[in-house]
Amino acid sequence: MSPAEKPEPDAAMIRTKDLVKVHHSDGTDVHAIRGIDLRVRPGEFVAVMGPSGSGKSTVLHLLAGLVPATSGEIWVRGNRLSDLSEADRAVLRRRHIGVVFQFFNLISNMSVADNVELPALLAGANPKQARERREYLLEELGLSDRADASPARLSGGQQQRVALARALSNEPSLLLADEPTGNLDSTNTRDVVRLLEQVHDQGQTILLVTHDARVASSADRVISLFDGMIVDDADVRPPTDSKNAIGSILDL
Ligand SMILES: Nc1ncnc2c1ncn2[C@@H]1O[C@H](COP(=O)(O)OP(=O)(O)OP(=O)(O)O)[C@@H](O)[C@H]1O
Repeated sequence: MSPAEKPEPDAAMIRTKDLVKVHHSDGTDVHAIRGIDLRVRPGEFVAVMGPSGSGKSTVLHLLAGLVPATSGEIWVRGNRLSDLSEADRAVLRRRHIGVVFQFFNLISNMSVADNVELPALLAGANPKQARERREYLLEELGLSDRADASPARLSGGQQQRVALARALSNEPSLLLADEPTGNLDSTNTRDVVRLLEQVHDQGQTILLVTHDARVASSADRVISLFDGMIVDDADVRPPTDSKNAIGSILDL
């Protein structure tokens, strides 16, 4: 059994200890993350907010194991990322984590449908399961009629929703999403929030970066970053049901 599959049912989904990230750029050190201690329970929906440059995207990249920490530790599903080889971190992502980046990184010579099915197939789903999952996700995001299109033919907002569908394709226990509604109008934002609430109801853990207070209001908890540090960590009252949270968006 690879370390990425080590079962630790009681572990936090995410834990960090004194996490520090210094970017080196043009001979200058940028202290992007300056000592973050974080614990996210399985099934929590956490929104990360903060001004531009406060370190939100850097945290997401660190948690996904895509960049190494300068110091401190990160555990995801009980696996200490610094103990895993690059290949094992890739296995962890492929099986258990969905990631949505600010730049969507869709594969341009594959159709929307194939882009969305690929992670499910790589995670071991059979073609029928992958197709059904893709059909469900594209339907929920209002993109069923674009399944055969090339990603290059889609608008930025459509590409963003395809990237979310792809991230959810392998039914990850952890979704890490960077501004998943950044390019969307209020109707499409509502569709995305509704889908996030569905996956949250199914028990998936979500950590998303957002500038949008309406999106954050769907979360269980809002963490505010400033200058690479957590300056606020607040439980928000969970919505009594999904309709109320969606309603608060529709009312705007
Ligand atoms: N690869 C990099 N090389 C050098 N500096 C970087 C790199 N990535 C981020 N930074 C710097 O680290 C700091 C935090 O950046 P980060 O992108 O994490 O912030 P953010 O809160 O996500 O910002 P935004 O809301 O604008 O996306 C910023 O000062 C940024 O310029």
